This record gives sequence, C-alpha cells and structure tokens, in this order.
Amino acid sequence: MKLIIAIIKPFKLDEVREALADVGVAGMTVTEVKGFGRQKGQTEIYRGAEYSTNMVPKIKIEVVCDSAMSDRVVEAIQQSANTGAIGDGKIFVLDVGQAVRIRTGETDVTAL
Ligand SMILES: Nc1ncnc2c1ncn2[C@@H]1O[C@H](COP(=O)(O)OP(=O)(O)OP(=O)(O)O)[C@@H](O)[C@H]1O
Repeated sequence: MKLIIAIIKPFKLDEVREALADVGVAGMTVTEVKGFGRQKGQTEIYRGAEYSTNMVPKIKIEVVCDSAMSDRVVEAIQQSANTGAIGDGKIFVLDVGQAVRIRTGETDVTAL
C-alpha cells in the first residue's frame, strides 16, 4: 500500500476529488493547511500596513491505496490539480505498513 500526500490549490479540490473517484479511490482525508514553496513573497494588509507572509493557504489530500494503483492516483492528481501557474503544489508517495478498518477489523487492502 502507498500513502499519497498531495498539496494543492484550494479551488482545485472538487476537480481532484472527481478525478480520484474516476480512478477508483474509495476514501481520502482532506485538511486545510498553509505552506510555501519557492514562490513565497505573498503580501497582505493588516490594519493598514502591508505585511509579507510566506504562508499560503493550501489543501492537503491524503489517500492510501493499493500499490498497484499508486501511479494512476498520482497521475490523476497531477493532471487535475495543474493550472500551469506557480504554487500548483506537490505530490509525495510513501510506503504504508498496515491498515485496519475499525468497524470490522479487516486489514490492509481489504480495509481501504
Ligand atoms: N519540500 C516541500 N515539503 C513539504 N511541503 C512542500 C514542499 N514544497 C512545497 N510544499 C507544499 O506545497 C505547496 C505548494 O508548493 P509550490 O507549488 O509553490 O512549490 P514550488 O516548488 O514553488 O513549485 P512551483 O514552482 O510550481 O510553484 C506549499 O505551499 C507547501 O505547502
């Protein structure tokens, strides 16, 4: 099994979710996060003064899937989250040792 972590632009979430459903992803976790890549330098006004902030709102998607479908999941995210502009995000792929469905005790791929 693989854990695929994707950091994407928030407005791309619906499109990415649909693309993941199309390749057979059954579940995912979504978190609102902040981060920066190479773009940095975003500015914001607070009480009339301009402040530089390096932290840009992003969405983090976590998907655990069978290793055999990992490449398809990564491709679906890369294509659906892509605008061609800076800040489109990153995808990380990690190995997963174990999964358990709490309700039934099913394990590994059958727990996904
Ligand atoms: N090395 C990293 N480790 C963890 N998270 C990262 C890393 N790089 C980027 N991120 C996350 O991904 C988000 C988007 O990164 P971003 O797309 O700006 O990266 P980039 O390398 O500058 O690419 P681009 O040139 O396309 O902007 C960041 O806001 C941050 O949350």
